[in-house]
Amino acid sequence: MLDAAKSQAPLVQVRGLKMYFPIYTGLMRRHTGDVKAVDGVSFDIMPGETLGLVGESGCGKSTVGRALLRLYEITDGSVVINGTDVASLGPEDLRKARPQMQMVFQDPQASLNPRMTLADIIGEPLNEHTDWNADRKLARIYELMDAVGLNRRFANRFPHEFSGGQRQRIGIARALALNPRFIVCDEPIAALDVSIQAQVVNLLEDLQEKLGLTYLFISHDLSMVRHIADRVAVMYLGRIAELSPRDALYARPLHPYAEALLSAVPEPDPSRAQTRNRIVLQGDVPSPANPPKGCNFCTRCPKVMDLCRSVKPDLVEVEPGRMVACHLYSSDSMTAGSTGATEAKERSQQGESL
Ligand SMILES: Nc1ncnc2c1ncn2[C@@H]1O[C@H](COP(=O)(O)OP(=O)(O)OP(=O)(O)O)[C@@H](O)[C@H]1O
Repeated sequence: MLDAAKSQAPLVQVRGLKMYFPIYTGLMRRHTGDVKAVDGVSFDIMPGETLGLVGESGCGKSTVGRALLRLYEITDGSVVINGTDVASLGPEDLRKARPQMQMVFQDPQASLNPRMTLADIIGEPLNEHTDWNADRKLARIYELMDAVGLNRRFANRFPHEFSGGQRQRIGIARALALNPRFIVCDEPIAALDVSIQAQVVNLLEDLQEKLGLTYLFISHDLSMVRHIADRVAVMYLGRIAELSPRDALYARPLHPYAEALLSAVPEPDPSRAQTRNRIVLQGDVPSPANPPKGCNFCTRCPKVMDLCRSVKPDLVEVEPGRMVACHLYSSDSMTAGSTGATEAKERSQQGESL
């Protein structure tokens, strides 16, 4: 993260974000329920910061990213990006706000029009949002190609003539065309060969440093997130379970779900590898159309308490900079004298893993 950013106001502020997809059934297509893909998510991202967003498939990561950029009509909550509440913008204001916020998609093949040349693809946002003449546009296209490491000779080639890594570079150049401040990177390396994943991540990091970009980096690759993110939000069934600085989270996850998820990550330090036990969760993730009444993780949590089955925990700061949504850390369960809560508090104070 840029040092100057640490004292600034957040570039992205998300509060109580909900994104429900309606379920219609029967011949009359009656509205019978909702898929609660995102169900009350709040976080900030500081300028120049990378927030990693991790969690199992279907937990709502992509929906958060898309809702932030208003690719969906948000069900509830606020999303303020660079001072603009994007959740409430009308169509014209939204169009004007678009250059500020862009997305890099998972599948570069699917997100590039096969009938357009590389120059047309990268220049498309310039056509939509500027009235520049052809020379000025071409100069900008070349500048962007240089920035992402694509040879200018390739400007008139088509997407199928490029490798997966090069196609992702085209997607990144297009996302950068209008000088955005905030980019949602939605699994940007998942479709690439392992050998090129690091190159694309390094490119994203270089561009961040040069251009002062702010990223939401969505990924199920916990090792890559460990490499790129400053802080990491762990999602489970539409909600954030834990949001912590990267090093603190990987060294000592506080939420039982974060602990289980991270127990599967290979430990790069061999001296610590022996101390980490793999935690295998029992049962399946409940349907987001019918989440549990209490904590969303209560049906699978190895440390579940009575309170967890009836009350949803809020995301609260339990240590400086560490936010956790778990009754093990809430004052309610502490005053109830629960053994689990007391144990959690003691261990947390001793700096141990739960
Ligand atoms: N347009 C939609 N209509 C209905 N349900 C949807 C829609 N988009 C997503 N969902 C549902 O919302 C939930 C969250 O999906 P989402 O794609 O955000 O998860 P994810 O964590 O990004 O998963 P993955 O890592 O597999 O991409 C899933 O249950 C999914 O089926």
